[in-house]
Amino acid sequence: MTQPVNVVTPKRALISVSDKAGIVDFAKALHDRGVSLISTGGTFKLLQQHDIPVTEASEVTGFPEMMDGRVKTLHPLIHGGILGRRGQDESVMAEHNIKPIDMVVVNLYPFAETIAKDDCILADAIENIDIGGPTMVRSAAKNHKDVAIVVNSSSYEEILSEWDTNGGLSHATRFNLARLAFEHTAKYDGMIANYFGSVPADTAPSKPPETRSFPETFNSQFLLKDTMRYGENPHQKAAFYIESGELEPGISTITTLQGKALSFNNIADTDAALECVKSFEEPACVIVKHANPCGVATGKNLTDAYHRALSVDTTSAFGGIIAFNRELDAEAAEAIIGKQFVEVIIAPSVSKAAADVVAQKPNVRLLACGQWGQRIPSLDFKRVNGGLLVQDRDLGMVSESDLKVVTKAQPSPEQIKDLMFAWKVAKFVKSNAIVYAKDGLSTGIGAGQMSRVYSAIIANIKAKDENINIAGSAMASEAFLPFRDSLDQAAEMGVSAVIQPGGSMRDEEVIAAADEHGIAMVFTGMRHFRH
Ligand SMILES: NC(=O)c1ncn([C@@H]2O[C@H](COP(=O)(O)O)[C@@H](O)[C@H]2O)c1NC=O
Repeated sequence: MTQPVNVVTPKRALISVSDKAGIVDFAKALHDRGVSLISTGGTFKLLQQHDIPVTEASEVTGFPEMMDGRVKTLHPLIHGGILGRRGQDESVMAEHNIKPIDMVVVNLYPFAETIAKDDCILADAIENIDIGGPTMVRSAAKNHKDVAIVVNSSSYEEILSEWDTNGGLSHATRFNLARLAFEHTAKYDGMIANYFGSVPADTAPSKPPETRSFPETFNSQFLLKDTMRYGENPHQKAAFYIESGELEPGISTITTLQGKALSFNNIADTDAALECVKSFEEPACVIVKHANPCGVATGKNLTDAYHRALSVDTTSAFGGIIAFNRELDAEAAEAIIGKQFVEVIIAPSVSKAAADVVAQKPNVRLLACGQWGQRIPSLDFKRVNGGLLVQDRDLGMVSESDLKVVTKAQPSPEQIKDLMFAWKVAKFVKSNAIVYAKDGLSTGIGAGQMSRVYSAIIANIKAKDENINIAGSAMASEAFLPFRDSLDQAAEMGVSAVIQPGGSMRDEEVIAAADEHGIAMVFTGMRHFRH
């Protein structure tokens, strides 16, 4: 085993933390390892209460903490101790009686939590901008050659374990801690900049900002999850980054249980399949190819849902991505493995027996993402050349009570069910989207055409090619029908009910066409373009 290089054994540590979870045990562990401790007001008191020997920062600096904590550690006797270059600055340190500090344990004022409160006034936001903390974090991270910086309580255990193995912390560990520290301050400053860039300049300090807009500059942090062999095409390099903070179970939370590494396109397609399957309460299966669902079904159980989803487009399902909204069981796994070539299978969880079945095909990527609950609102990004489009994630969904019947024919309860199913699928089909559905099954999908009528024509062709009788199906159009042509196409296939947002200049003409064909049509008032 190779010995770690440049091990530093800290002798003097400064501890100043807002989030005090785990700090007493960590400080005690440092003390037990011979480290003398310095600390600021609240942290100092807590350590003293637990009989841990500690010196207050004000005793080191000769200045009291002042201005309600705005100035505590901003002093050369602190920063000189952190930043002094060992082997170079000793004489100047001795001249000014600066003693080295070789470990800094700091976490910052809770700015994010503060501004997340609806009633947060500007003055509170401002007081929660930590100044001394990030300054120490940056000083220590800059001098990681000789100083260890700890910004996260989740590092405490690992640090102590390495200390006990190596007698201190290696250069590699200090470097990684410094990286974490710079990421931490970058995220922190990004949040502050976003906040200042999003509140009106004339906000009274004693009031919550009246409005919050998109910030003047957009700062966001994403963490590297994986690198891929290539991007959308083999000549493009690619990596997968995930948001920092709380993540909704989905593509960003996957655990790979088996199979080849995920490609760029696998990740995009798996996300599309998973987000679609999340729309259903009943056992459901979504099969995706090239970011579009090619078969969607609910069923008595996952096996039934899978067989039904596959039945509507066996051709496109070849090499597809299959997503479920329940724990994958052995029966469903068996049904897939014996039946088709599949790239990815994903479910909230996978039973041991199902994993054993999929193991027969070691190349199949088997993923579990965790059980989702409430959708978490977040932002959606789209890169354009030289820019970034930012919008709210499309979490809009209509319920039956939102539907407005606009035709003479009224939809039956069964038709309403079919309409709602078709609408849920259409939301995840690239625009222009036309979806036919009956009895919890997508009976025809036309995706991504430049004119809506062609999506309808393609849905018809697909259904015919698969010998599916569309008669009695519902049809969804994710955006309004601009002309009667798509409706006429649907009528030709025997569609009996239509769901669409409404709002076209020619709504009257389209409604008249529906009445002519005896079709029941409902408006949702909500559109789901997906580009
Ligand atoms: N002003 C300073 O010199 C200063 N030095 C450290 N802090 C912060 O004070 C907090 C800890 O305070 P206390 O130990 O009093 O609970 C930490 O989040 C630390 O980042 C400071 N506070 C804010 O800027």
